[in-house]
Amino acid sequence: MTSVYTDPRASQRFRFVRHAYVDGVAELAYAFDDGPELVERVSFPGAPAVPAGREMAFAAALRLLHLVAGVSYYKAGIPGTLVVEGEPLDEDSASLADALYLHGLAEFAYRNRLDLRGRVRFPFAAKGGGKAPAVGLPKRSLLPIGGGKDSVVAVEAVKSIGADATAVWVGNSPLIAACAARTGLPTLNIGRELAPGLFELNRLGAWNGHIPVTAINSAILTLAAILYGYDSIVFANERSASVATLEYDGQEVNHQWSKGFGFEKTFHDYLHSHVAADLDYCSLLRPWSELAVTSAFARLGGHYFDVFSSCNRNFKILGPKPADRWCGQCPKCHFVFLALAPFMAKPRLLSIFGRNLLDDDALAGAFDALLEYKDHKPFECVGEGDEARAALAALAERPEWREDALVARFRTEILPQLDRADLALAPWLMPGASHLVPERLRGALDALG
Ligand SMILES: CC(=O)N[C@H]1[C@@H](OP(=O)(O)OP(=O)(O)OC[C@H]2O[C@@H](n3ccc(=O)[nH]c3=O)[C@H](O)[C@@H]2O)O[C@H](CO)[C@@H](O)[C@@H]1O[C@H](C)C(=O)N[C@@H](C)C(=O)N[C@@H](CCC(=O)O)C(=O)O
Ligand SMILES: Nc1ncnc2c1ncn2[C@@H]1O[C@H](COP(=O)(O)OP(=O)(O)OP(=O)(O)O)[C@@H](O)[C@H]1O
Repeated sequence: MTSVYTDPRASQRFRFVRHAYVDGVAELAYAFDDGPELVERVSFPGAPAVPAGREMAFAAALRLLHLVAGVSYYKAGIPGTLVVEGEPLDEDSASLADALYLHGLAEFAYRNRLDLRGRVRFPFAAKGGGKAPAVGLPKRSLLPIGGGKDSVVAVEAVKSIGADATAVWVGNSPLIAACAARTGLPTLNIGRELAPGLFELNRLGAWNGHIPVTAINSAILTLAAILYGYDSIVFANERSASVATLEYDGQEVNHQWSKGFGFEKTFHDYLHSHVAADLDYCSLLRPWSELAVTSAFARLGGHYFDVFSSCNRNFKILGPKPADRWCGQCPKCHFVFLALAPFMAKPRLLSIFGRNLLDDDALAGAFDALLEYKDHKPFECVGEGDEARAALAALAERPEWREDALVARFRTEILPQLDRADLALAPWLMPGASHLVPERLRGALDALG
């Protein structure tokens, strides 16, 4: 093994070297060729020991996390050969990883003009199938908190049925911590430290770009569920997250791929077959569009208005964060402003954002992209173009909004080109059919209707 990092783009192999859990810390080690190890650490507060009877489930979950979290490092070099050291993978594990690395890195590949098809192939030595045993997990839920509107809506729905739940988050964001505290639920904060070597590789010119972070958080929370004892991990990923950002060369590119229903179903089934039959993984908001979620947030989220933010610039590990909770310049700020506007009193919305983003001519191009007008949807966590159009069409009818610069522009320039029958708001507020919410939590789904 050498001790000096070199440009990973010249490497031949990406190795999953080892994983371990010691004193409450999961250590995940990777390497390119025979280069220095890249070690990511995930810390579980209270350093819990693995409970008796859950050892196999824990080992399977740790192995899963090692596979999933490797995506941050693999992307730095994308060599043609993947090597999983130690016990070989079975077909199901290889297939989950193939899908994650191909689709979860689709935006990364598209923006770097790379093609990962045929390149990502995890080796396996055994057939898949089977069913993991139940391990007696207590009937309580982990509710991940992201600092924004979605998790707030899910939390309030679960609280409304009095289910036993803990607000959990990964990483050290003070903004998320403030939101979690505001839920009034017990809280759990899991530490995550990327391998410092990744930043060194970035300085050496590594490939860089977007990764499927929800998959990584999901695998971390799987370990937490086994360690602390929870029978369900309940995300707040809406229906709109399953819709691709764009299509390119016959391939869908979805910025939010690991928030989509395809990933949810694959991960849910994998937990039941390989980790624990009594561990559920779902998204409570899956039946709902972004507009249905913003409408619910306007209704249920009042006591979070002064702490929440959906602006992802707050969540950077490196570099400066915005001076205010809402930078007002990114697609996420623009979309959330637009999606809340039909459901919230205008002065209230302006006080949250500090200004009126729909009255700023300079943002015309940014809002056009949200509408998928002259451009594709931005690479961000934003809703469908059609729902953005429905929201603006609703504002175009409201006296308090219709003269604002971008609403007026929509009325005169864009609206005449659209079919008004496609612009109704009401259909966006109806639930879709697909979800994996377990029986015990179904009442929370009803609370959102
Ligand atoms: C906060 C954010 O949006 N970051 C994205 C940004 O990264 P940037 O370089 O500006 O700053 P850092 O986040 O500090 O990242 C530093 C480097 O580390 C890499 N990295 C980070 C986390 C990780 O888990 N693995 C990593 O390899 C990162 O690539 C940087 O080199 O731009 C990056 C490139 O496009 C994005 O990858 C960063 O996104 C973060 C991983 C992140 O947490 N983003 C979420 C806010 C996010 O985008 N969520 C999506 C969900 C997508 C999904 O499928 O899960 C969403 O809400 O739609
Ligand atoms: N640091 C984190 N730790 C744990 N879960 C997270 C973290 N960041 C996001 N999540 C979860 O991932 C899912 C998607 O995140 P997303 O950013 O869409 O949600 P949000 O922050 O609640 O809402 P918004 O869309 O307004 O940003 C949510 O269930 C959220 O709770």
